[in-house]
Amino acid sequence: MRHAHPVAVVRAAEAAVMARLPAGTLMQRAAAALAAVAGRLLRRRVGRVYGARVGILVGSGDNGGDALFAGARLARAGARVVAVPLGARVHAGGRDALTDAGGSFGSAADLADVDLVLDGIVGIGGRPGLRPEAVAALRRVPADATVVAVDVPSGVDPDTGEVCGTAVRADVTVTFGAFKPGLLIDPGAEHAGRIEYVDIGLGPFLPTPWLTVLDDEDLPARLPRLARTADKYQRGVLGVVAGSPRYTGAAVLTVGGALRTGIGMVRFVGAAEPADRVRARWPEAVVTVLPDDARDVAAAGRVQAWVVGPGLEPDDVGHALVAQVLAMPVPVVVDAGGLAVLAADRSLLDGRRAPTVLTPHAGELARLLRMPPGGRRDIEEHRLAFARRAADEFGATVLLKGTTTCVASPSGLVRVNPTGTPVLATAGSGDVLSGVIGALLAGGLSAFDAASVGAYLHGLAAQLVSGPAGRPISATDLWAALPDAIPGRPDSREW
Ligand SMILES: NC(=O)C1=CN([C@@H]2O[C@H](COP(=O)(O)OP(=O)(O)OC[C@H]3O[C@@H](n4cnc5c(N)ncnc54)[C@H](O)[C@@H]3O)[C@@H](O)[C@H]2O)[C@H](O)CC1
Ligand SMILES: [K+]
Repeated sequence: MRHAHPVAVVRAAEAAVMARLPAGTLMQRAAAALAAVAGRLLRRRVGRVYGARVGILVGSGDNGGDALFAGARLARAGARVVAVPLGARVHAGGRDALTDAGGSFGSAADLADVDLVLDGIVGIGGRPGLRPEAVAALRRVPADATVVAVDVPSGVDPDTGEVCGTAVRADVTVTFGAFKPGLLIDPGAEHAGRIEYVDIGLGPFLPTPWLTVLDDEDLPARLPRLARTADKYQRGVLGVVAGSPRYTGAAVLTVGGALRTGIGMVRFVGAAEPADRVRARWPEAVVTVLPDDARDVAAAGRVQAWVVGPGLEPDDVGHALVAQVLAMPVPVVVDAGGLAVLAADRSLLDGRRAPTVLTPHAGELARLLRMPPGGRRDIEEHRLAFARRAADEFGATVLLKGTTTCVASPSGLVRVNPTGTPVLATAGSGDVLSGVIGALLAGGLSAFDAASVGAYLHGLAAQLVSGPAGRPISATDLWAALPDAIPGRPDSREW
């Protein structure tokens, strides 16, 4: 599992380590690793370091210092290194090291033919927005040069991933001591390119992280256990309240998402029209048709978790359905029309003790939070902060969908999903996701694990079916791919 720490935490750990080490040790560790990555990229690009042309964009802080010391190492290996100072001063030790190693200082015009650029404009000490001279220098970087960001791409807010104006777009970001949240969340993640993490010894001084990213190897232990003796009820039963005469497909998609994730049973509860469609497509689902007034959802039978909302209309019937489901003492996923009902009547969450997962996109969250017009954009630009705020305000796990899906728990933890792909931006894909999360909840996962593992599997399924070329997919394609996205579970080996 990867984890990230905000700047204030990194600074504190850095101070603790530096107090125990000779001055400059951390910068030398950072510079050595940075030079090694740059050297590798140069060998791949031009076959060697000797004679390769390297430009360095140098701001006035220690980020520039890292870049200058790395440049000195490359110059000693024979690279032709030119540094372009962009601030009022440059790191004195770094400046001397570079010139001693045979590197030079020049102007932005000297960047015209470089093979590789080190972006040492600003790191974790940057204020939002790059200064005009930095923006002008970036324009002189050849379009085909390899760009290596030092610690963070300059212009990206390291704590949030926000970009204000121009920011460096890196091929590789070499980050020191800890991942910064802004490297993992768009738009920052997109600007960072591939991330190379360098351990400079901060580990023992970093607290338990609140922001994590699941990796493939984290999944098996986090999936529901499939005990040898389990019957379908012990494995988990999910109730699905979805679809309306107008949106029948959502019901079919949600049930399919749950079934293909692996579950003991799905009970579908809804109006006659979606119920018929569900029965026809998924004979394995147990279907209950509700009367027109939508009374008595609970009579459908016992379940371990519910999904409510995909394809529901936020009318009186929709309200009655959401109210009944949220009144039950089991975990609930609320999506789509269910979120619209909640936005109009937040009191439906009052008194709820069982876990709740809300799965809004930015527009839905803006309505839930009752934000003024423009709220959606605000959320898209500050995804991390809004996901955490909503989780806190609703006392629910909030999965904020979007270019980097963020899952926030009411206790302040966040998982950023690494498997998202733009091919998932297609109608019905969210309905499948709510079924996946519902199945994991019914299988006994915590709300935070169910939402974050669900998002991971959903993204992975999309990647599997769309392939490396990113072939277009539709939501129903996810059904077939989901079982392949789910890794073997360690507890199932006895089979
Ligand atoms: N964290 C660690 O353990 C280590 C960090 N290292 C590197 O040091 C930087 C942080 O250095 P710092 O001097 O504190 O700040 P910066 O260099 O990021 O920037 C401050 C510098 O830049 C000027 N400035 C601020 N904002 C802007 C802007 N928008 N445009 C232009 N210039 C700006 C400001 O005036 C300051 O002078 C960290 O990222 C690592 O790269 C260590 O070397 C290793 C240990
Ligand atoms: K930088």
